[in-house]
Amino acid sequence: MLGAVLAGGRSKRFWGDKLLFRIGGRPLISYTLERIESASLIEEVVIVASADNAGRLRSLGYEVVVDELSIGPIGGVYTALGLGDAFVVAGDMPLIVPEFVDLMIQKFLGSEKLACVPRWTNGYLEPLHAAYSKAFRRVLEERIRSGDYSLNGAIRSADVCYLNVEKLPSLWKEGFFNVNRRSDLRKLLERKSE
Ligand SMILES: Nc1nc2c(ncn2[C@@H]2O[C@H](COP(=O)(O)OP(=O)(O)OP(=O)(O)O)[C@@H](O)[C@H]2O)c(=O)[nH]1
Repeated sequence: MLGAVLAGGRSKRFWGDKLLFRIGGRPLISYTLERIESASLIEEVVIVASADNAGRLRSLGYEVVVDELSIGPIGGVYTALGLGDAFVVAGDMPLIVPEFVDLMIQKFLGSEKLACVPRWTNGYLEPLHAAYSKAFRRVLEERIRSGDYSLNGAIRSADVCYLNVEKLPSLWKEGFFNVNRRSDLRKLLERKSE
């Protein structure tokens, strides 16, 4: 399956481009790319970037697909699914666990659903850590056309399957960690050194 790494945000809370911010001598997004690439069921990895970010990201050596919509993560998923079924992850999730990616893809392939999305017991979804079919693109298209840019809303409206993440090993749950603020980098370094 295709691995699509979203890189289209504005990094407002980070005050500067977080995805290319160097940590441990490498851009933050390179950790996400490397980890998703090492999942056994991922055949190819692309970066789905906003037009603003695309040029800078090309130096990383991955195919960069431009998300022309720039309406938030829903536009990134929509663009990714133009290439086929995809496991989509946010570029700012450097602790993503390859074994978890494989588990989600297996669940998705066995389900015949439009998507498979991790869900916490309180109902919170992890839509930027999920497997989507290219058929789900039609659902997204309708929602986008109607002016509704909520990816969670689109997921909840469709025939999808969920994976309860509460019972996963704690190391796997760390995979949902994402960097929003500079203070999150400290948390990242602590977790990496544990
Ligand atoms: N392709 C694409 N990716 C996006 C878009 N908006 C956000 N993303 C990505 O989705 C993920 C989650 O984004 P957010 O944390 O909600 O937003 P952000 O812009 O990264 O950060 P803030 O500006 O601080 O909210 C990140 O990997 C972003 O790069 C978009 O319009 N297109």
